[in-house]
Formats: sequence, structure tokens, C-alpha cells
Amino acid sequence: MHRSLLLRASKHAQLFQRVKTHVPRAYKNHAAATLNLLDDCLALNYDGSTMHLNYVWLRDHCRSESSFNAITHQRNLDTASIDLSIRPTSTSVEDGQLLLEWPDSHVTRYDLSWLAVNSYEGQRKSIEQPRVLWNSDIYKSANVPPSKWEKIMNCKDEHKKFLQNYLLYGIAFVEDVPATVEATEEVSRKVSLIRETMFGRMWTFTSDNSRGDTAYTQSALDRHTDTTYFHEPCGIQVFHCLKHEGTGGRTLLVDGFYAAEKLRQSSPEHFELLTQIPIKHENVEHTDNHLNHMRGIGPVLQVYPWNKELYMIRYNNSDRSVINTIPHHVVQSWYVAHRELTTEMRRPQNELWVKLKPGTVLFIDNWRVMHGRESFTGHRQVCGCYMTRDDVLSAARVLGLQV
Ligand SMILES: C[N+](C)(C)CCCC[C@H](N)C(=O)O
Ligand SMILES: O=C(O)CCC(=O)C(=O)O
Ligand SMILES: [Fe+2]
Repeated sequence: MHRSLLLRASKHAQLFQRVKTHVPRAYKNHAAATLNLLDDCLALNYDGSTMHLNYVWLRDHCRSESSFNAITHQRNLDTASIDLSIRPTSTSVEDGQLLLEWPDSHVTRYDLSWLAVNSYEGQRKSIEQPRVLWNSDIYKSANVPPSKWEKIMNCKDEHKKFLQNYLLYGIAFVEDVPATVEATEEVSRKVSLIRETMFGRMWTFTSDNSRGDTAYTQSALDRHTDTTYFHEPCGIQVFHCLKHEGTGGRTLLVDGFYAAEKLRQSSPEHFELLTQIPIKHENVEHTDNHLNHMRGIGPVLQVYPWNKELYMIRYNNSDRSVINTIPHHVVQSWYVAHRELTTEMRRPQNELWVKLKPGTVLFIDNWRVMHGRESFTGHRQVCGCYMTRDDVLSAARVLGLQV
């Protein structure tokens, strides 16, 4: 039954479920609704649960034409004009709608189904973005088909499939892309907007030590997310290996949310600590060619406060800066929590290793999936870019995907 899907969503175990598509609750047969006008809110009992609706909120969210533009989704009503002690003069439920009349005779109607979704109670038990959390076996046995360059560039359905995979798994591959920076840029632009940073718009890197960062060497890199030193880390990282004549250099991918959810199950208080302690990350370059001093602040794990759903992991041990925002006893607990998360992330069964080759472009959700690299020999050239998160989500919504 649909309701049980949503109810389970309130428990965090749902993030381990293989949610394919969001199933909205069924409201065709309007269940009986009862109203209770309390002093400070309207209690609406509908379909087995109670919503508590603030009176100012009920006036403010009125969907009538004078209050709300249904085309642009912009509010016409001046919220500051609502009496903060407003109460409806009459209320009723008719044909699956809640009707309220206000002191100035204005009438507000809400579909009960809209309220069930948009009330705090509704939001608390639903999730913003369905995901399939994975370890190596789960990802491999899902057999997610890679997209093809020709198709994704020309076919809307293929674009949608790509976005669905990207949203569910946090990684997605496109094959048969010409091994050039130009084609990499073209396929990236299909997905989101390029985010220019001090590394450039489209960038190509080799092990030439040209920048003050270990990415520009032949060393192995442990799992991490990038640009943790921005207040808003880049949403997507795109990699296309254009050339490698040598050995090693495989890419490591680890689902940070899978590891974090394991931590939430085994040590909820440590999980919570990692959502609360602000951590600084830095990127410093003082060379003839580059002068940068970036600093970003945010906790390792970020969750939405109302439903505790994870939406960002900021994890980069080499770019992590001085911990100086918490007293010493909290520092100790933070290290314990960080160690537990790290242990989870390092389990071999959580590691997905891939060898990127010319023609295959990899898109990584940099707010969720960590990447790393095996050390390598020889000449290796990787191009790519960073991209914004809002624009890929927007594209997905426009195509009708839940996010
Ligand atoms: C991707 N590109 C090679 C351009 C930059 C790499 C930046 C690496 C940095 N330590 C970070 O994690 O953000
Ligand atoms: O060389 C690679 O495959 C990845 C290096 C890296 O972590 C990065 O550029 O962000
Ligand atoms: Fe990186």
C-alpha cells in the first residue's frame, strides 16, 4: 500500500531500499476528514493521520488567483498584510477540499491531498530524492546501462534515463564520446551548467605538478569529495580520461551515503555529531601563476532538519583545515565519529574500481559519491569540469523526475 512506503520513509532504513520511482499516495476515494479548530492551529485528521496547520500559514498559502499565480508559482499576496492572530470565520470539508472563509470574506480552498503532501507532517515522512545506496556488489548487480553519446545528445528519453540513473546512483557513464575536450563539454552541457573555478571552466590535468595540489601528481589519492573548501562544494564532477600510456591510474568510487547510513545505524550519536560540527577546508596556492586562498565551512554530513535525509557529504582529509570551532572533549568525539565513518568508507566491499578510458565520460554527484585514484606511471591526461547542482535537478524536474 502506498501509505506504508511513505511511512517507512520516516525510518531511515528506507534509503537502503531500492526505490525505483516515487509512488504518490492515492487520494481518489476521499477518505473522511475531520476538523478540530484548536487555539493555535487547525488540526485536520485525514486518511489516518493528523496535520496541524497554523492559521497564518493557511491564509498565506491560499491558492486562489488573488493570492497565488499558478503559472509562475509566485505569491501575489503580501504576507505582511495578514493579521498574525487571524482565524477563519468558517471552515468545512467538501469534495476532498478544505474550505476556509476569512474575516474579510475571502475564501480559501485546499485539496486535502495537497495538504497531506505539503504539511509538515507530510514532509516529515517523505523523502526529497529517492536513491539507491550501493556497495560494489549492489552497483554491479544493478547492471545500470551506460548512455551512448549519439543517443543522449539527440533523444529526450535517453537524456531522462541518464538523469534517472544519475539521481538514483550518484554516478552515470556516457560511452562513445569523441575523446576531445569539445565533446566532453558538449555532453556536460546536456547535463547541467559548467561551474567555472580557479581550475578553469573545462580543465585538463596531467601529472605535471603545475598546480599546488596532489591531483597534479602520479600519487594515489584516497577517497574524497572535491571543492570541500567552497561554502557550496561543486555539485557534479565530470571526468574523461583522454589518454593514458602507462600502468595503474584506476578510479575509485565509493557511495558516501551508503557508508554514512551504516554509521547512522551503528552509532546514531556519532552520525549526529558529524552533522553538527562545522569543519573548515582550505585550498592555498602561492605560486607565480596562481594566487588562491579558498576556505569553506560546513559539517561532514548535512541532513535536512525536518526529515533527517542526507543531502551532502563533505569529506576530504587532505584539504581539511584546522579544527578550531569546538572544545577539546568534543574534538575527541569528533575524531571517533570520523574514524567510524572512515572505517565504513574503506571497507573493500564498498569500493567500486573502474579504469576510465578515452570515450567514456563519468559524471559523479560530488555531494554524495567519493572518488579517488590509484597511483600510476606514464603519461595520463584527464579532462573534465565541475557543474552546478541546481541546474541538473531543475532539468530532472522538468522531465518529470522526482527530486
Ligand atoms: C579536478 N581538478 C584537477 C581540476 C582539480 C582538483 C582539485 C583537487 C582538490 N584537492 C579538491 O579536492 O578539490
Ligand atoms: O586523477 C584522477 O583520476 C582524479 C584526481 C582527482 O581526485 C581530481 O582531479 O579531483
Ligand atoms: Fe578529486
